[in-house]
Amino acid sequence: MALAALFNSIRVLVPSNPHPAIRVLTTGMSECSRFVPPVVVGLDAYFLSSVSPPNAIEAAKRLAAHTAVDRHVRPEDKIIGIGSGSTVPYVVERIKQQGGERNRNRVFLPTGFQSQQLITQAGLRLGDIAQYSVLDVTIDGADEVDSALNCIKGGGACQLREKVLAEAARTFVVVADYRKNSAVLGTTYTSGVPIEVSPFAHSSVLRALQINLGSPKATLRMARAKAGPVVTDNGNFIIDAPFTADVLRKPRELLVNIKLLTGVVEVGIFCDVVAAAYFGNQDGSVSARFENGKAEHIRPDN
Ligand SMILES: O=C[C@H](O)[C@H](O)[C@H](O)COP(=O)(O)O
Repeated sequence: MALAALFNSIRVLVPSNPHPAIRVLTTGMSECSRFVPPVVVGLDAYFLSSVSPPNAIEAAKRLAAHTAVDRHVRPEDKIIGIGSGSTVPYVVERIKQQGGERNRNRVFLPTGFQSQQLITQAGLRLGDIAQYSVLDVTIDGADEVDSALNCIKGGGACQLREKVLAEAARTFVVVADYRKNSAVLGTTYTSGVPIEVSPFAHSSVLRALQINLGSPKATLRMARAKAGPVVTDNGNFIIDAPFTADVLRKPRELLVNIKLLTGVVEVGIFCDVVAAAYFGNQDGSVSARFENGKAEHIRPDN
């Protein structure tokens, strides 16, 4: 018990890109769970009040997350999807700030191990997607968003469950910092399209991506603090497949082509599912873009 408490305390202190000496403590956790939540681990009241964004990027993430929650997590919303990544802890933080009364009759569905921890450690009620086919709203991070609100997701290997919760939601909202706000996918997120594959098929999918689909640099994602490949929350592998800007200008076409490869479980390209995207800016403003093509520049009061 004492050891578990110590482990939890240390995890709170681990930044998203921890020193190797600290990172070793997270060895054995899935890739998704390496998004160490800066809030709500253990004594949530303490941590919620003591979160201080370490830099401008964290401040931008938090601004985007808080603005999105304020606008899209309404009192009448009861079934809420919580995504994955380093921006999502600020989503949970803001939802928690809506108060116990509003959250009492709500159920929160996670997209992976990390968000499951965020939900339970915030004292919110955890549900399972198997119990709910429709969600009121899902809020998630993104690796990059283009001008038509197509996204690359899966930098943390969570795209399968994320897509299920995105598509099941009446409203799907993404939150990110200014670096993710692009005209064309692949502009700032250059690691490639994350593709979840069955381990049995990884070699044939890799070859098909390299030879047939024009991604010669497609590679199996290797773990950083474990020998061997990253293993997703679903027990699968991840391939990162970079494509040229010309190919990424037609994300739906690319999504379909990749998805047709035998052994592909899910592709980290999200098309026609985002209702609104919020990007925190360095100057303390938020840029919002909506599915109807409208955009808004928001200056939060606080
Ligand atoms: O698999 C991970 C997810 O798609 C994340 O939502 C995405 O990688 C963005 O994460 P972050 O908010 O840390 O940039």
